[in-house]
Amino acid sequence: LYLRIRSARRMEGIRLPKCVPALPIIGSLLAMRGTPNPHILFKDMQKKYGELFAFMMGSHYTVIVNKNKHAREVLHKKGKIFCGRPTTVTTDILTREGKGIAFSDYGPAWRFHRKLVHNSLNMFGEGSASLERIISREANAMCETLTEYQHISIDMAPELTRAITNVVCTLCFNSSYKRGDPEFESMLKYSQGIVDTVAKDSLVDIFPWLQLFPNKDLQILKKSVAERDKLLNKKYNERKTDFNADEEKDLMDSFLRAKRNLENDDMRVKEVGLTDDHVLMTLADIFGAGVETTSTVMKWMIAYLIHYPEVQKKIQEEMDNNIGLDRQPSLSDRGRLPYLEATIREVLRIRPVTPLLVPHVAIKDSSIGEYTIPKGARVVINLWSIHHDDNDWLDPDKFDPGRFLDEEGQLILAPSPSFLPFGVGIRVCLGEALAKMELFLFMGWLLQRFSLAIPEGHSLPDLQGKFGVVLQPDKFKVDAKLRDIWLKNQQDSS
Ligand code: HEM
Repeated sequence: LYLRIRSARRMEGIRLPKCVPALPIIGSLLAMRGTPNPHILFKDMQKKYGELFAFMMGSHYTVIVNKNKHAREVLHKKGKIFCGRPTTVTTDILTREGKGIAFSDYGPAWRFHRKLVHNSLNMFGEGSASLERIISREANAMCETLTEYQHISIDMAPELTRAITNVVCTLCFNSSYKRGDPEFESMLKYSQGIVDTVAKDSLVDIFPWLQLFPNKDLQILKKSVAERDKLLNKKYNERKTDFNADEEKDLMDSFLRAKRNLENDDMRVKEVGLTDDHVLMTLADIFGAGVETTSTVMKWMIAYLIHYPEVQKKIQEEMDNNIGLDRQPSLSDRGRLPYLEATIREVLRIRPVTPLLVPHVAIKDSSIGEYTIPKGARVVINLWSIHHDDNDWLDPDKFDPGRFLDEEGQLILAPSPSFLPFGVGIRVCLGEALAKMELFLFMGWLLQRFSLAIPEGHSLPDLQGKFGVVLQPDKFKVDAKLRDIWLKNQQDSS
């Protein structure tokens, strides 16, 4: 790739993106010195290098996209060209060499697994165990636990994660966890180990040879992945023994059925990746992509509601007026709660949990805007720049749910085209619909009953975030107290 770029530079009529100065071996990394937040650095670099520029991640030629028009060209218009994924040391450990969906390269196995999961998620929408029922059951359990804790200040993160984990567990394995379950505790621990160490542009991903040397992060990652695999293997083996082909309860059954359908077609099994290894990695992927993202958005939302009590109050007024206190919110209330919906969107905008999306790779020579992009180039979409672009958003750093509402207070689906929290195109998030349902129901149930505030003597949660495979807020404690109006209603009705 490097030689092709060098010769392209000399060719007439070819215009490559301006490249951040690079040295042999380390590439442009000096420019990243001392910054924990590459998304912010890349946004600022536009001033010097233009809205689309190249950055050498070690020896990897990487194009950084900061504008919505270019992002849509990459993801949508030329989605079939920019649909590859890079291989990196940490994601290879996580996915047994690129199996699963999110970090898997474009090809028949990716397509087959994506389609199978998509169909399986749809099945829940119509089937008897509807997604709404599963989510509401977990929202209820979460509210009961928080009621027990209402007189002490707590870190809500484990409860949020447990609720979301249980939804994903039900979809994958038809099982869920009670509070304090040791298996759940170990899951929390290994997930954190993975989040802390995978795909955060760590040096070993840029210089793979560094894995030859002792490396603390890699050790944590390998240990976390081994724990994850032990648990997945146990669940998978149990299911294989009592699999019933007439009953499709969850994603695991969908895979076992697909395997059975292709039992005598070794060629096809190989082509679409239906070995046990592949199936396990896709299940792991749904966990990885489905839990950390959604629970992190909820953490951000709570952090913002504590900073902006007036927004919290407005959501609660909207709920009191449109739903009341005698029943819980349901998905059919979405049209009745535009301010809640707008607040969720504003959180997704101002703190995108994947500020650099997942990197894409050009699988053919192509172009973005007037620039030539060679095959093999990595393309990073800087969602942070797009969601904070002051040409597209008025006062983009301001938290303002009202920007998603029209004059009548009704929801505007896309007040600006520069809103892509789930990506777009053939690699668009597979769980977008599910995540939106979860965010609406969990936040709705929570705010109907509780008011959230910062405990006395504590400082407000930090809103900058820690960059990694997701952009996470720092831990913070909350006083989650049942609302007076909720308590009164309960007393009146008992
Ligand atoms: C609020 C929560 C979520 C957000 C903000 C989010 C966002 C994203 C984004 C930005 C991408 C990358 C798109 C790209 O590479 O162009 C992605 C990919 C993906 N997401 Fe989500 N996601 C969320 C929840 C979920 C859930 C609940 C699931 C599964 C149940 C899920 C499954 C996936 C998968 C499998 C991919 C990889 C798609 C592919 O490479 O083909 N996500 N998500």
